[in-house]
Amino acid sequence: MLRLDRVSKVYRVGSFGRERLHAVRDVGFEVRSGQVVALIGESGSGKSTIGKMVLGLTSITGGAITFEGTDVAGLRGHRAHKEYYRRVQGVFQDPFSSFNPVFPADRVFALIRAEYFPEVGEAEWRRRIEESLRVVRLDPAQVLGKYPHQLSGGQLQRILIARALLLDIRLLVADEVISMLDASTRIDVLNLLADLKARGMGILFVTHDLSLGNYVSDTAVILRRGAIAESGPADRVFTNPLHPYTRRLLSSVPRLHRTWAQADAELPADDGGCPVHGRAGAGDGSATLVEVEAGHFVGCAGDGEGGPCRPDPRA
Ligand SMILES: Nc1ncnc2c1ncn2[C@@H]1O[C@H](COP(=O)(O)OP(=O)(O)OP(=O)(O)O)[C@@H](O)[C@H]1O
Repeated sequence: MLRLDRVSKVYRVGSFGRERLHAVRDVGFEVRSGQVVALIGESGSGKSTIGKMVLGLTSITGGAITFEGTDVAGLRGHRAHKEYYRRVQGVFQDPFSSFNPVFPADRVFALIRAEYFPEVGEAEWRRRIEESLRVVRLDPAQVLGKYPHQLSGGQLQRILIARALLLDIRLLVADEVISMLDASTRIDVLNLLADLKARGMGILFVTHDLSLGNYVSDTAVILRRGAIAESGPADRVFTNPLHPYTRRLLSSVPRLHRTWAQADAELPADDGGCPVHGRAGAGDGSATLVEVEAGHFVGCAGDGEGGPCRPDPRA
């Protein structure tokens, strides 16, 4: 359904945009129907940039993103974008920023109707809204007509997902959708994502939290400095993490019986050495991915020029 092939993004930064920041490097993965792909990495690893490129909110510098055969970078004009957003929608970290505090929260539904369904009558539209709200486990009587400040972050997040469901969406980009929610609401929203997946939706689940990635995802893509450090079936990546960076992320998942210092002491240093070949590499994230078991890929440290790491001359 969604396919990324060697996707890169370079931002121009600094005064007059003279410097370049390589935010995403040669990233490739697929999201299939009824599948959750978790894109996991620490702050600045390039996760949101990938989500924005998939949503056509920022341009691609290299590679290609295709959705059901359509080249996303090639979308031109209002009509083409409108059709794309009928099938692909994003939900973001801060639900409050998606609502205008001056209007009731359900105005987001009216905007969808005006854009996509002007021909649908009042009673039928109301029926569709109520159905979408029930799918996201909200009681229409409790949320319709309420202002954003009268609703919780979790309710607003679910209203945004209900809005997406009014369209015929096939892919949801969920970017840190649970980061701002309290623990019990997080589980509700994660269960909702599992429901949507069961209905055949593809979900790109962007998170910095490896434990949450584990809860819902079929495939895990671990991003480090814009490049894939490790990817594969989520259960393999989480039970058999091979890249030191993945191990570090896993160790930062709080566990009651271990202190942070203990967790850190147990880890091999992430010194840029190659986790595949065990020898020194440039360690700059210019890795080529090596398949270490079926579908499980780990980034070789690379030579800094796009090739595999070189044998350590001292060895
Ligand atoms: N519009 C922009 N212009 C210039 N640099 C940017 C822009 N957006 C992001 N960056 C930079 O690109 C890199 C990747 O940012 P991105 O937001 O994709 O990371 P992230 O993994 O989603 O982090 P976070 O979880 O903090 O949002 C960072 O170094 C960031 O500063």
